[in-house]
Amino acid sequence: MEFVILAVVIAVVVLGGLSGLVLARRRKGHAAPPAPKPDALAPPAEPQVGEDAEVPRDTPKRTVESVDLPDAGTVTVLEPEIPGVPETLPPPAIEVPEPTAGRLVRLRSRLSRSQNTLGQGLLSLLSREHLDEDTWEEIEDTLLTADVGVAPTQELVERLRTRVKVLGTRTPAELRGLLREELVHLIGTDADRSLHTHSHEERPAVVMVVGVNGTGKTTTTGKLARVLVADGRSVVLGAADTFRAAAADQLQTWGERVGARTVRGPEGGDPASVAFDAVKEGIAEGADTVLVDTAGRLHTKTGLMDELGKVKRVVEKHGPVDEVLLVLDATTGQNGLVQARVFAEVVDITGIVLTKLDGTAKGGIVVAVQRELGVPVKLVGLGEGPDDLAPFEPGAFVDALIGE
Ligand SMILES: Nc1nc2c(ncn2[C@@H]2O[C@H](COP(=O)(O)OP(=O)(O)OP(=O)(O)O)[C@@H](O)[C@H]2O)c(=O)[nH]1
Repeated sequence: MEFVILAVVIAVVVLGGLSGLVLARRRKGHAAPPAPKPDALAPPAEPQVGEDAEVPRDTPKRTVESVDLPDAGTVTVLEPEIPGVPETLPPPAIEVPEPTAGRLVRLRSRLSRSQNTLGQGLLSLLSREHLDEDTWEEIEDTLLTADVGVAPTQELVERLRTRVKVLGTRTPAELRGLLREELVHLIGTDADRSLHTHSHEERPAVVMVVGVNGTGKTTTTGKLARVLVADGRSVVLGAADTFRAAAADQLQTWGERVGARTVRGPEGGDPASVAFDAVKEGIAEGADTVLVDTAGRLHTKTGLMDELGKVKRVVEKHGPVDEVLLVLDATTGQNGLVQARVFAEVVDITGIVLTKLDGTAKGGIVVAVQRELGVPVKLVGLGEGPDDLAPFEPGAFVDALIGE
């Protein structure tokens, strides 16, 4: 009996102890979680509410030992980095332009449109067995469509008719030779097509580039600088097209590529004074040639006359202008001839630059524009590439048109 009483007492004591433990644990479970240690390096948090205010259990805690502190002796100050801007700009590389000799031959494939329409068109018509009136009319139409112009077309047809009659039977090679001779004759081989860009004793040669905006005037001035540099000259550029701000930037970029300085003035400033300063700079630098790009607004003819005339007069205080090159867009056809007339009234044009001949089938404009102005085509533009400006050579041009 005593044993039973002892067992009950032990059981009560054990149960009591266990229930006390459970209660204590339950009380602990309801206690507020310990406040998270403030993390000194974390960004200041937005005030949060409810469950959001709790720190997630898996948040890693940084201890003092795990934070790397900079070594006092090795602290470096980082410059703020501006995206896309390199720390130092490399100096622009000076390019070596392609040699100018033989450029037209190298670029002859660019004349493919004129070749198909004018050159091949004429050859196939002349190869017909019977050259009757209708065929001669077709030959005339082909020349007119290619913008050769009425009078030169009639001349050419007349001469061809006579020579074909004399020749009698014709082989393709003979016909090709005949056509080549007559086209070269029409374009003319006597004219002086050289550019007067050699310096004088104490001053550089001065070349003014004139033409309507959009004809490729600024581009041509830049390409011409490359032509001259390729031929060993030193060049200064004058951005006298102060009418369009971007034109001066465009010209300067062209110049920088070949190491030529560009003289420019404020936007809307006096073009004549920029041109004057450019020549002054050319004299100071001992440059061979100064190229002056001018503005070409045609909508006020009187304004244009006044401005261009003034630029020329002011530049001539340093000495005569050596070349006035008129830039014409070959794709504009008759419109180009009208422009040519207007410019010729303002300044004495000494040479024509026909641009965009790569984009037209109307290569005959070379003949028409020379006749219109009585001055030779000296350069032709055959593409948008920097070295796509070629000295004009009648023989190479005709060969490109009719194929060799
Ligand atoms: N296909 C082709 N494009 C050319 C040629 N010459 C110039 N261009 C293009 O013609 C466009 C007009 O050239 P610009 O030099 O800006 O014309 P601009 O006459 O100076 O005009 P402004 O600067 O407004 O006075 C440019 O996109 C040139 O790349 C060429 O021979 N062939």
